[in-house]
Amino acid sequence: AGGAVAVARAGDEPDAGTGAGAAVAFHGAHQAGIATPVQDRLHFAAFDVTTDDRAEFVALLKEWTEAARRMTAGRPVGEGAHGGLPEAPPDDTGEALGLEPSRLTLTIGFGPSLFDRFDLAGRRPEALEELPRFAGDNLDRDRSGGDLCVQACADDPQVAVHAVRNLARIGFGRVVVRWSQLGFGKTSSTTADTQTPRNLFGFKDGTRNISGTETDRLDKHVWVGKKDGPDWLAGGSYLVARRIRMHIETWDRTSLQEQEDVFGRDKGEGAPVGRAKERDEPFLKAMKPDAHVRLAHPDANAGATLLRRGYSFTDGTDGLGRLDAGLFFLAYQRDPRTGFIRVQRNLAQDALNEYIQHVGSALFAVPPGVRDQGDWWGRTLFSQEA
Ligand SMILES: C=CC1=C(C)c2cc3[nH]c(cc4nc(cc5[nH]c(cc1n2)c(C)c5CCC(=O)O)C(CCC(=O)O)=C4C)c(C)c3C=C
Ligand SMILES: [Fe+2]
Repeated sequence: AGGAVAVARAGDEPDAGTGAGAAVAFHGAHQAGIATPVQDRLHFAAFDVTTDDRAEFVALLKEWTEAARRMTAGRPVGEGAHGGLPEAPPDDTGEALGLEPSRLTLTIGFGPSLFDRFDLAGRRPEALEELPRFAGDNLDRDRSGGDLCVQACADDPQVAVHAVRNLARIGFGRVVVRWSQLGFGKTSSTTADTQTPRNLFGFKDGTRNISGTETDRLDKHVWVGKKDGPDWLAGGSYLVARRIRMHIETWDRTSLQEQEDVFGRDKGEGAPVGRAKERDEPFLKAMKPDAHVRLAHPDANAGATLLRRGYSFTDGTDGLGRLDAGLFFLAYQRDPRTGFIRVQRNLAQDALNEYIQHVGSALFAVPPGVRDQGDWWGRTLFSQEA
């Protein structure tokens, strides 16, 4: 509560904080939640649009922006959760009252199918096409696609869930949740100096990720440039989301040697084969030809480099006594054709494929940041002025 009060007093532009309870600035050239240091928890939701009225949808984007502005600063939506008209439901659902901002970030993206609506066909980026089918895909339609998405990341799961719930509530009659995903135990770090997190196979994950402070690499690999086109997406990015089931019971019966061969790194330190330390440069030829790191490395993919921001998930059991667990893989890039698609095609021979299966998939164009108090999510796409 202390954190929320401090931010409320400071006005509308909270400083980007580093402590777990701090607020992350909502306004900026790029949306928060991409290069921002990764928070502990995720609630991701894909929505379908249910209105044909463009003005109604634009009004929703403006209402969402204002709600996001408030929630990321640790404030309740609208007039709050209590004290209003007794005859009407409160503006805010209330479960985040007293909680700190928890570094909440809210990031919006637009799916290819949105551009079949609202006369947007001419504004769809060439790169924003449904992802192709990849070897081994076993996709569930009910966990794939979506007209738009919201990625909510926070250090407190209740703060992330509250944010998505309140946006869904505001969207009633205009959008409906198509699918959603909770995540924990971030599997990629975007800060070079912190301890690398481990995935559910027990390996350090995110060692060679792009760090949020590497502005040159972000410009080269993550942010859509002014010359890339279309204009409305400059300063934005593309987000690939893949729900990847991990067969952890099979993995847990696999020898340590095989596990290390699969990744091309050792399990304790996370060092590449033949090297001593986690951050030593990988020597790809020393790895098995089908090692995951050897096939995913930029040198094997014409330089393709992704900003990974995935989270682990466990969603109960599958009815056969096995945990329905895995990695909710999230990757930001400047162009999915030379980013995720390039790398994923090369992973067709990956030794890891014996232990995983991709079961959900979506691609979104992520617009640039909300510049100031008068700006709103999607303005560059929906309004004629740049
Ligand atoms: C298409 C992109 C990728 C998918 C899908 C993917 C799935 C996946 N990865 C792991 C575990 C690890 N991945 C690691 C490195 C790594 N993975 C990708 C891409 C995809 N991974 C890249 C680009 C890299 C970096 C390659 C490099 O530059 O060396 C590692 C090693 C540590 C690290 O650098 O992060 C691990 C471990 C799992 C479990 C998984 C699917 C469930
Ligand atoms: Fe990987």
